[in-house]
Amino acid sequence: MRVAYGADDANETTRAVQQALADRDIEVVDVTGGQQWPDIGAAVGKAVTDGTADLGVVLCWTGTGTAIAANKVSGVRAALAWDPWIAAGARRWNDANVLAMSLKRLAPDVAVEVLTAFLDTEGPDPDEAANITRLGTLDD
Ligand SMILES: O=P(O)(O)OC[C@H]1O[C@@H](O)[C@H](O)[C@@H]1O
Repeated sequence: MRVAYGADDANETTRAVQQALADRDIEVVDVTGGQQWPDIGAAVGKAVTDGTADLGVVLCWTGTGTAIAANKVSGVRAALAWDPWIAAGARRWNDANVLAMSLKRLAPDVAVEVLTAFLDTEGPDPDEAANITRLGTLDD
């Protein structure tokens, strides 16, 4: 699996997330490159929609800036999650393809639990197919 990763700051939480990705033998495409949160979110979103990565992970202070930016890319379904149930639900019911987290509010172990739930949950539930299709039409 390949995961596009971007964060607009670095701390114990971002390092824990990067280590967790490395521990899973995931190929990480790091788009950060000194960019600010709007371009980081957009770059992760584009990496997912152009097939460079299967899923994306973004972190910023709140998680919201990178989530909003990623969601500007057509085909991105970025979800801000702060616990594993939210992350799993975003995959299962919303077919989220980008996980956004706050690097300021999530402790390192919690961020890794959220990431793990996101990566380990297959998406989406077949019962949600109509809703996911409907979501795609809202871009038009
Ligand atoms: O003041 P800057 O660094 O532009 O933004 C701070 C935070 O504002 C939010 O959208 C992001 O979470 C970002 O990390």
